[in-house]
Amino acid sequence: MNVTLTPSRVAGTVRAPPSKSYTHRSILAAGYSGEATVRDALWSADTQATARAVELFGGDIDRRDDGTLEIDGFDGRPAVPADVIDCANSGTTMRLVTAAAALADGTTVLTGDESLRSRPQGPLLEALADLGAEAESTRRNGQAPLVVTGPLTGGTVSIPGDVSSQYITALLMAGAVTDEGIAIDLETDLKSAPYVDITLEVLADFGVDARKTDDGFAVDGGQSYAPAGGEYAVPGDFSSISYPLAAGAIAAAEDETVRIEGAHPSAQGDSAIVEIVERMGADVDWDRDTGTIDVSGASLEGIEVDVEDTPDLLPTIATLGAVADGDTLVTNAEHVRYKETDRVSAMAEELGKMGVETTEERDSLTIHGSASELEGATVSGRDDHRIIMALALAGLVADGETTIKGADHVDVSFPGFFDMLEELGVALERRE
Ligand SMILES: O=C(O)C1=C[C@@H](OP(=O)(O)O)[C@@H](O)[C@H](O)C1
Ligand SMILES: C=C(OP(=O)(O)O)C(=O)O
Repeated sequence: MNVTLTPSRVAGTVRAPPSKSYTHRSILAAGYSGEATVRDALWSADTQATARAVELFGGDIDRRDDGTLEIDGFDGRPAVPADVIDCANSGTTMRLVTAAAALADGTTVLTGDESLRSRPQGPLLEALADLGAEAESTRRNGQAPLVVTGPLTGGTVSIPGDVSSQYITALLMAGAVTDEGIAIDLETDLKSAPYVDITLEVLADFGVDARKTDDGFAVDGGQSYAPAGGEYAVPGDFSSISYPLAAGAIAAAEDETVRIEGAHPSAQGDSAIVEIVERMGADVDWDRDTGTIDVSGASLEGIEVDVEDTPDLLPTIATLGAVADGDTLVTNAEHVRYKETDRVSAMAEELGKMGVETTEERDSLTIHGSASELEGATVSGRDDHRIIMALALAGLVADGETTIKGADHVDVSFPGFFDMLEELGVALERRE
């Protein structure tokens, strides 16, 4: 599907979709349990990949009409899957499920789409091998397809912290049901650290004790997963909230408001987007008790933003920077290159088609902004949900039409994204 947007003013009230990160973890945690109910789960292409994996490990997932998931788990012992696990486009699924597969008494094969088959898995495979499993890339290049043979007993392992925090999450979630537990020593500083905080929060909510240590993280073995009262509720997603928030900041009139509901505080580092748009000059009010954010339009100024903890915000910040006056410098961005696409280059190149000048370094992106220079263009969504959504924001204020090719990939994290834009008053057309 291609989507064409024309310049639009936005206003109105929208609801944040449920968090993708919390949904992945709670579906897998429910899989590790005897049984559990997950309410308000995100049902997107990525979270369905995790659900499929839980079923292949012997779990059963029943999705009710209201979106609630009733999950019969595999009770700490994944069965050997009867088929290859297709993780589709989802890095989180591949990392978390690879460690779960290492608990099974047999061999699991994991694969994914072309993008996922180019992302780094090597440090996790080495860690699992150090812990007693066999874990290999079929092409011996650290990328999927992966072949994992368990069971793993546990122990102490060291791993780099600057490639993906998902390796740590994967080891902590699996470690809780090993015999010996797992202690993780970080070889380098941890990037995307708040995502491990999310993991610790979900583990605690499922009655599993895991902790930070002087050298990294640790989880004792022999634990059981069970949420209090048998139920777990997923909070709203701040990476997804970044899009309506940025839309309001760049395309709401000064006397109009975009209201976002479902924005309750949690461990998500991406809630930093509220402070970022505020620092750029937008008029923002976040009522943490009611979980409501109000934003009105204003002229924005370029700022410096460190995305070490918040890699998924880079595309949104790049568009905000393109609209702001002056330079926006995004630092600590190297790990943003290891996502569905190299998002640093993708945003530089696609915004470039819209007349935006950028300066790209390995670890940073400077956007030389100016709203008056944004021109509508035909751009590629790069088969990457966040690139598509960030470019759609640019289309709200560009001069003339903006067409985004391959826009259906928003279903990875935000299936209702274009419906939400329409609810806010955006004029757009979908073409198959
Ligand atoms: O654990 C998670 O839910 C995620 C961790 C982050 O990845 P890295 O840890 O690989 O940076 C983030 O970019 C991804 O969208 C979701
Ligand atoms: C990078 C992302 O997810 P994943 O790593 O799960 O593919 C994302 O949602 O932006």
